[in-house]
Amino acid sequence: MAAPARPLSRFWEWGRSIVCVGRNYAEHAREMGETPPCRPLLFLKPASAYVRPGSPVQRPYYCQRLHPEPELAVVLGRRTRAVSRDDAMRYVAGYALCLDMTARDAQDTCKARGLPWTLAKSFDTSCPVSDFVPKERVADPHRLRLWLKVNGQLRQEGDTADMLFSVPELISYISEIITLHEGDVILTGTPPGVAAVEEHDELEAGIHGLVSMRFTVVQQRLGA
Ligand SMILES: O=C(O)/C=C/C(=O)CC(=O)C(=O)O
Ligand SMILES: [Mg+2]
Repeated sequence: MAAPARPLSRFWEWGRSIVCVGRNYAEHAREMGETPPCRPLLFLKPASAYVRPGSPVQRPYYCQRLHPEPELAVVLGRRTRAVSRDDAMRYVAGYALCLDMTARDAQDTCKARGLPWTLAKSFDTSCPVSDFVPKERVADPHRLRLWLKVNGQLRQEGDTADMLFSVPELISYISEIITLHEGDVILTGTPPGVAAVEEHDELEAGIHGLVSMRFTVVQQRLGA
């Protein structure tokens, strides 16, 4: 049988939704000066946010403080609408590591003014993405170690066991609000320890024992 024209292993090419969960690690919420949430905090990135190794991550022209947030990405394998927690994992096709690139200064301004986080979270290259990891290679998504190195130095590390809302809880909650489709992705939030990166910095991030990826930061210059 012929291989599908759009293999799910290249889900970032599908133009599908990226649903992001914020403050899903209590310590990260606290380092942001926020109270851990009692229900998942959601925001979106466009599919044009994806960037793959070999291409650079841009610091937007309006950003002075760019934070990479390593996060477990859950890739949906089929249409997912109002599923229960018990059924949720049947809809997962696999996982990836993504960086939720955040223009933190823009986010601070948006928070202070009560504005949406679009400028902070949804710019081009705001979602560096690793290779796809089929679910068969992951016994338990809540027993994974995420890490980020900047210029070879370990910057951030955390365990998915510390997520406030588990993967099935997130899928069930989100799918009551947003119908998810094959190739859609949920970013499950970052562990604590976020910090800024500069132009020419080398980012390396991964899920221990499963996947890793590298990117270089470049400064966006208007008109270039
Ligand atoms: O509460 C804040 O100031 C910032 C929160 C985030 O950026 C949320 C996330 O993206 C996350 O927790 O991963
Ligand atoms: Mg995040």
